[in-house]
Amino acid sequence: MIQIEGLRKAYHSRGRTVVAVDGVDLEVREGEVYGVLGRSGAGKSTLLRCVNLLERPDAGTVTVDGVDLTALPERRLRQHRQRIGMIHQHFALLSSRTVAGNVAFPLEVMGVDRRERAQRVAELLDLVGLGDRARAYPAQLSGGQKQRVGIARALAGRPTVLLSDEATSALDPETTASILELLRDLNRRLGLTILLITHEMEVVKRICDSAAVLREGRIVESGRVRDLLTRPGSALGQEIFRLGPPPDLPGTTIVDVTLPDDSAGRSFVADLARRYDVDVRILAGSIETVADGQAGRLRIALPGSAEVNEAPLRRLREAGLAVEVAR
Ligand SMILES: Nc1ncnc2c1ncn2[C@@H]1O[C@H](COP(=O)(O)OP(=O)(O)OP(=O)(O)O)[C@@H](O)[C@H]1O
Repeated sequence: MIQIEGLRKAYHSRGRTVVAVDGVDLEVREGEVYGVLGRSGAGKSTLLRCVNLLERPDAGTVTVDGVDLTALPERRLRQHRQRIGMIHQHFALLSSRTVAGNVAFPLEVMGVDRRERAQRVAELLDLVGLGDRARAYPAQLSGGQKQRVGIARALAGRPTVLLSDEATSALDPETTASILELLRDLNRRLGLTILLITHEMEVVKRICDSAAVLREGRIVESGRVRDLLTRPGSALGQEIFRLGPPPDLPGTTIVDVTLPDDSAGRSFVADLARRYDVDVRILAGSIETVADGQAGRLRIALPGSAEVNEAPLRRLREAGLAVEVAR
């Protein structure tokens, strides 16, 4: 649905050049929720703004729904942008317009007639659970409600793609959860493809099917969240399951075992203890709900060196568990 190839964008100011996006390739499949995770300054906003060409990249292509946007003249680009909705961290609502007026705004720009507009606005407000606040003004709404208006407005042109620029960063945890749930629901019900940028791991954990980690303008890892969690050395896996640095326990092998979303791996501690007659010590663990399923990581200590423990480690790997010797 979205293909980004070789994307590069640099800014020049006061004699300095900052390469904000430095050769990014990314593929977002139709109907998925894709999260780009990164710290402040990593280049997330620039990357997102290059997807609908609010920002012109210096190099690379952005293809959305089969159309290379970078090759389009301005007028056709404007048409295509209507197929891409966008929501913002600070909602970007017009304070002088009512909720209904804000949602109607893009429809007015598109030239939709008054009757159809009213009907569409009512539908959109129902969709985001604000059917009873049509006449309110933004100042009378909570942050979560404002973002719901932002979402309704973004969906006015029936986009196939929704871009989300830190949509929940200004919200408290409970409101964040309800907005993420709404986005997930819209993704499923409308088949909407969502590309979001965030610095919050919680967002990736809760709704993303796939994710990329962006650092200094470059993607350091990307893929389906479920696969990344079990990939050895994954930055995302380490962030989600925060086990910390392994302790110094001389004469033991410390192993981090990632449990995928099935119960097969769950009884491995008892299995190892029985089969190899070893004392398995559990040092730390974390089980999280990720991408709608449960996944976890357990840190265990086995007596003896890694060579001595070759057979138990092999057994774990053969059981389909991702195993990393931490120390
Ligand atoms: N218009 C601009 N002019 C000059 N430098 C810019 C501009 N926009 C962004 N930058 C620089 O590009 C780099 C990436 O910024 P960007 O806003 O894309 O990162 P980000 O990951 O979205 O960070 P944040 O979450 O803080 O917004 C930063 O070093 C930033 O200072």
